[in-house]
Amino acid sequence: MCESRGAAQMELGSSWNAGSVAAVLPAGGSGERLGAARPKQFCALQGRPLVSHTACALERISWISDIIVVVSLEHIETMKSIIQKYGHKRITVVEGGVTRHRSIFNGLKIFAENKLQKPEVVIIHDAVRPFVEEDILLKVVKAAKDHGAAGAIRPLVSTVIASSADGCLDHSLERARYRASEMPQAFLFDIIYQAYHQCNDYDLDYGTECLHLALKYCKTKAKLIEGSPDLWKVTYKRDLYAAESIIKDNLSQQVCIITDMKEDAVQVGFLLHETLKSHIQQVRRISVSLYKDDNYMQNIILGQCFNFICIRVNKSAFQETQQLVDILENANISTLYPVVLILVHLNVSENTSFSSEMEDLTRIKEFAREVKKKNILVYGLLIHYNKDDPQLQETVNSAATIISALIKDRNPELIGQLLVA
Ligand SMILES: Nc1ccn([C@@H]2O[C@H](COP(=O)(O)OP(=O)(O)OP(=O)(O)O)[C@@H](O)[C@H]2O)c(=O)n1
Ligand SMILES: O=P(O)(O)OC[C@@H](O)[C@@H](O)[C@@H](O)CO
Repeated sequence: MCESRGAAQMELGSSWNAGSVAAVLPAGGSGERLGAARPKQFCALQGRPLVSHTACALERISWISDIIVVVSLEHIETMKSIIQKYGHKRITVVEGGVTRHRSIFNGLKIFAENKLQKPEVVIIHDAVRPFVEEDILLKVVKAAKDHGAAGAIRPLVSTVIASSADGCLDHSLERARYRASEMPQAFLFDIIYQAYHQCNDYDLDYGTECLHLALKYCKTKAKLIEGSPDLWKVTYKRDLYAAESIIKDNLSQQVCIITDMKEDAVQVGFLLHETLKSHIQQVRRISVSLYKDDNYMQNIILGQCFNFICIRVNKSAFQETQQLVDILENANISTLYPVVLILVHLNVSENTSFSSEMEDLTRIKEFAREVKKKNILVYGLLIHYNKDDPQLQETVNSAATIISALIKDRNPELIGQLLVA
């Protein structure tokens, strides 16, 4: 599922073993400010709950041994079904508390009560911050080993001001001297657990800063690490839209063009390959004979390609397309994110009546409805092709623009539609 990477483990040095780092993801809130029908951590982004995206980001890190997701009692079964549906491997669900600090404390207790191996370092990361990369996690963990605590920070966007009792400006802070405290944060386990253990009820109920608890109760001054702009927290509805756009953008970076062996398809495949390079970061082209080679396909799929274009000349190509669907389904690639599959049909044959051609193509609607159940979004694109046509490149440019729009938009409402380049 969320395949893990071990590169950074080398960087951590030989003294570091996989059991030394765990993560606690507080996910027990109600998401009032976002105002959705369900808590924001369970709202879907590209069809998958937000908390699953964040859990995936942590599961990609091979040196994190356990991931504790802390949810409210009423959502424990929801979280367990998410774990099962999306194949999360290293997650333990723990019941949350009435405040974020109480939820985090509950997450830490599972280690203190020896229900899981106590880590040397524990990462604390809000479950509603889905864009977290290995480099910042590595930095805060290494800094926590040296300083006892560490946290990601970002420059302030707005100036901080204090108001007087009558609601007027009392004073403002010099913005350049302050930073916004973000996540991830990391702590030597004993320090943060002791801090929570000694924490008074006021701090547990009204506090918002774990780094402050380490300072106040354990005299530990956290190391502050500049983080990337992607560390922001989903708080309001606009944040959910922004997160969805970022995920779609990430999914649209690669496309694989598959052509059958006919000369016309190969030529259009070549032209599309060259033209799409100005729209999409990585464009691969393979022949249909190769995609039956599981290893080759696995490499493409494991290379995180979620977009496929099948260029077909003959009408009976649905069987070949079904084979690709079967390969994608067997590789589980569409479990995590919707896969876009664009069937490009070259209507080259002069001797087939247009009506019988169109009759066959309208089967795409039924086919698309069928494979949508596998989280594969199928679209049709008709290219009127004549290799001697002086306008051919213009037609291919139009096809590339349509293909790029379909890949970037990933709109489930348009599946089964037949567009014309
Ligand atoms: N009792 C709580 C409250 C919050 N959180 C978690 O802490 C993270 C950051 O908190 P916040 O953004 O404030 O989430 P909510 O409290 O759900 O949001 P709101 O204040 O809008 O209700 C979220 O992942 C949230 O689920 C938690 O685990 N337990
Ligand atoms: O107050 P909220 O629960 O929205 O946010 C909790 C934390 O994410 C927030 O306090 C950061 O500044 C990190 O400590």
